[in-house]
Amino acid sequence: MLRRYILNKTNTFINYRYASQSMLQSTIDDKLGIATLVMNKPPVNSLNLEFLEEIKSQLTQFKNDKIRGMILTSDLQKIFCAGLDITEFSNPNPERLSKICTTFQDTWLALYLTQFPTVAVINGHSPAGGCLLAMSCDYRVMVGPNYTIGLNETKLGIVAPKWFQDCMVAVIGQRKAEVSLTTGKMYTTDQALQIGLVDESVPDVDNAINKGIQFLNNFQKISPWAYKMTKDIRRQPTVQWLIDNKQKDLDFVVKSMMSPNVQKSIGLYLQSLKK
Ligand SMILES: CCCCCCCC/C=C\C=C\CC(=O)SCCNC(=O)CCNC(=O)[C@H](O)C(C)(C)COP(=O)(O)OP(=O)(O)OC[C@H]1O[C@@H](n2cnc3c(N)ncnc32)[C@H](O)[C@@H]1OP(=O)(O)O
Repeated sequence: MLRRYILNKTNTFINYRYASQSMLQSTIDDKLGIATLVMNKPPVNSLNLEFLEEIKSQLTQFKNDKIRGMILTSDLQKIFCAGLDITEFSNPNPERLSKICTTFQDTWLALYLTQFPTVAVINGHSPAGGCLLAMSCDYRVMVGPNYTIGLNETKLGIVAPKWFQDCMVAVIGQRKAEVSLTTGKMYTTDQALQIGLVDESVPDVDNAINKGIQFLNNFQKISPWAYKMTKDIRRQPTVQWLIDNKQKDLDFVVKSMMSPNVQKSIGLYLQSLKK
């Protein structure tokens, strides 16, 4: 649906290709140089290993395509992204768990440090890893008023890795992030706007895409080099810990995920979702 809207709107896409397995659809508007990356993994765009690998590889492709901007959004009704695939946490295979963790680290670094500006059009619920994807973009437009966004990891009985937390601090500041993270709070669109977790709230997805394009148009007269250098300087403090501590982060995740207490919490959370 969203895909059709975007295509009708510009009519100028030269490049409309499906990534493998169609979990992701990418389009590039040749005239504006703007790419749209649409997540389409029903029922909730949960991030498993294969989906993360696709996102990472599409970001590399966009880099090679030398696009001037990207909109990240979802083709699903009511869901932007439900975060990591929780079934991957339940009685995990340590080898696969390590691979997911490493792929997620790399996907985040690739998204957080893109050489082109990015906008998340949050057209549905966006908990945990979904919120992280949105926070990693340069700008967030959220459709309201009925969706929610936040880092709710404590509600699952797990700990958001330091880089999730630092990313939130970079967006909403230390104090608000601390309260938000420890309570695992999910914010409505209006609340998210109020605390600065999103930049704009709009009533529908058409408006959201327009706002995203408007934001990206700001960069038409900005040198890509000046943009990228400025972004790197701003974002370097947030990424440096992970770059220096990938193995330590991985060890922490694997160790904590395998602990009986965490497994019990995850089991209960999964059951509550099924209900
Ligand atoms: C694997 C290790 C990787 C290590 C990587 C780094 C380490 C990071 C460490 C921790 C970080 C964690 C970050 C996360 O992202 S944890 C995930 C947190 N996500 C959630 O809490 C979302 C839970 N889901 C919901 O709140 C709702 O489902 C919602 C998204 C609001 C949609 O609601 P609704 O439209 O009512 O749909 P349903 O609830 O009925 O869901 C439909 C089916 O989808 C299943 N589901 C939902 N979310 C997930 C998910 N995140 N993963 C897997 N499956 C999910 C749900 O159970 C329903 O399934 P079924 O139809 O079979 O009942």
